[in-house]
Amino acid sequence: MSVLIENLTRHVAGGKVVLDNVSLHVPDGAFVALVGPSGAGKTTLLRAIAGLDPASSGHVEIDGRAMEGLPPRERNVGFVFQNYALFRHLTVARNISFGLDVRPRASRPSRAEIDAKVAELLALIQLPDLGDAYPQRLSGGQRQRVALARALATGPRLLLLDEPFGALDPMVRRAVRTWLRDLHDQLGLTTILVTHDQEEALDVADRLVVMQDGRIVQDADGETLDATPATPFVMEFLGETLRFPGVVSDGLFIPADTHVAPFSTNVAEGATEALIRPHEVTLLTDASGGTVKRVGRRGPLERLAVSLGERSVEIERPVEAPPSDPVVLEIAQARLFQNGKPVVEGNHPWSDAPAVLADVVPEPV
Ligand SMILES: Nc1ncnc2c1ncn2[C@@H]1O[C@H](COP(=O)(O)OP(=O)(O)OP(=O)(O)O)[C@@H](O)[C@H]1O
Repeated sequence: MSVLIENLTRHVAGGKVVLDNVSLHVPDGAFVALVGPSGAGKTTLLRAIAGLDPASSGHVEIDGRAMEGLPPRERNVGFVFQNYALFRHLTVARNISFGLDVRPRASRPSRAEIDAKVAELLALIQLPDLGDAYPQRLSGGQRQRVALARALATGPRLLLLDEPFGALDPMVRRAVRTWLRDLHDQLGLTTILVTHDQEEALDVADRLVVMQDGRIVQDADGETLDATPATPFVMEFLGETLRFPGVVSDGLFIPADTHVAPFSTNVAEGATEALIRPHEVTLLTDASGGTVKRVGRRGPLERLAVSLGERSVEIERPVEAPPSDPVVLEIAQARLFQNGKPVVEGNHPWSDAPAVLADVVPEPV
């Protein structure tokens, strides 16, 4: 089921805008993650799609059908929330069939049909023998799978998930999300997942919709977000980032920090900021450089603190022989921003840049 959102705005009491002219298209079969800091409007957007909260203006379509005025139960969506508690007094099977059991008699399937559906869903969530168990007996991961089965019982093709794995420990969380992605593919669902965890989003979704202050700031796959983030915020939100202020002059980015090598670029002259991931920085031995020391290790990567005079930054690289002073940082892979906007003209200036020009490394001051 496809979802089309056009110019959706929601004001709440006091005039605060919690969704600000949001437009989004989720094609049939897509798996999209809504990410962003707390208060960005992710839950509000999900609830607007489900029909749980009215929008102040704008338009929502599911599968080409306008949703205005349609109550949640008529939207044919399944949703699971973080604290989606199972009913303690009902067995797993009755928890799963709840949405069918409460239907009016005329539209309710027969008992045999409901039991067959429950058996099918128990098999799907890989808990075939736990239908008669009560929720207290289940682990957190098992409960979450039951909550998903419950959401799927009424046969929705659109699944809305709001931090469904928040309460799970990291190992179980990873297993459940892999399972969820398989389930999405197997059932041909369309899934919109809200998560705080960008790693989770990158792992499981085809596309990430990054929200900030009620707006969508970027909507792209992980690779595009990493290569061409729309704002410094997007780059920082998606992972550890080093920021180097500087200026572009005569086709060179000249960093403000000492011990950072300039690099060539074709972007316009003027104040420019270079943002880069710690593992993309390389070190050049140079007499004008700063000191470096190993400060930690993360799996196959080591962390090195490099002194830039006024400040020190930490970079990552594969574990190698101990670095020797003095070093200069080479940051030609950085993404460049001017006035908070990315400066990408046609191709990416950083990937086109020739190797750092060692001969233009400024003399230490
Ligand atoms: N009914 C409401 N009345 C007042 N403020 C609201 C209402 N609903 C949402 N908000 C506010 O709107 C903003 C967005 O909330 P929302 O829950 O959508 O954010 P979120 O991105 O899902 O955050 P989190 O990741 O913390 O769940 C928040 O500042 C929240 O306090």
